[in-house]
Amino acid sequence: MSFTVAIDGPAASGKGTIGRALAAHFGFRYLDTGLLYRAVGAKVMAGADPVEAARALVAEDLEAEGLRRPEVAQAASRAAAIPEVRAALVDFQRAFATRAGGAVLDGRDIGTVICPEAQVKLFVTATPEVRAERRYLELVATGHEVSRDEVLEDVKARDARDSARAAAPLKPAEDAVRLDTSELSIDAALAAAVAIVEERSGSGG
Ligand SMILES: Nc1ncnc2c1ncn2[C@@H]1O[C@H](COP(=O)(O)OP(=O)(O)O)[C@@H](O)[C@H]1O
Ligand SMILES: Nc1ccn([C@@H]2O[C@H](COP(=O)(O)OP(=O)(O)O)[C@@H](O)[C@H]2O)c(=O)n1
Repeated sequence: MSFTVAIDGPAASGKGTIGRALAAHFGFRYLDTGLLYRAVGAKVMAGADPVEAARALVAEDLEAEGLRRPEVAQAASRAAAIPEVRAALVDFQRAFATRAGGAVLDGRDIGTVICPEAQVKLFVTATPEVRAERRYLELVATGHEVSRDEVLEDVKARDARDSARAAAPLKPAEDAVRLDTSELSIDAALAAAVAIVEERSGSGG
């Protein structure tokens, strides 16, 4: 039987950090679905049609250079509002989620659209300022030349667009557990997430 953990939330809220660590802790596979949209965004920036780019996406595209850049994130968010782009990426995500063994997927619509049957749904948040500061530090540490203002703008603009779109908008599933990491260390956030998964899976002590 497959066991799925769905993690959604706004930009740089800590979804990937929690998702990766949960997967390592429980021995599950992990998929950062934002990378699919970032890969489409990068192709659009290079001149491709967004729908054709999404339909033609292959695994190597997820390893392309520069997918973490704020410009690519913006292009991803614009492409992600197009229903045909989203539709082209559904089968891959569902197949990943439902193979035998456990899976953790993070994104914007995992608990609402991709895996509405997921056993555990987390909606990870933090204030925009906290998220932007964390992403700024991460981008600078990985050699990107960005300003704090630019990163805060990116975070706010994407959250607004991702929440307002008609197609699979960013929003918590009704049965999602909310986790605000604004005042939590990474270790504390992870401990809270592990406890939620253990409770839902019945594997906890
Ligand atoms: N609770 C936390 N406290 C401090 N930094 C965090 C916390 N959670 C995540 N981070 C850092 O914030 C940045 C964004 O986290 P990430 O997991 O990539 O977010 P998302 O996947 O939601 O975009 C990363 O540099 C990560 O190390
Ligand atoms: N499941 C998903 C994942 C990402 N996305 C889009 O892709 C963009 C980049 O996602 P991401 O998860 O890599 O962004 P961060 O939270 O890491 O900044 C988002 O702003 C969304 O527009 C989406 O629409 N649905």
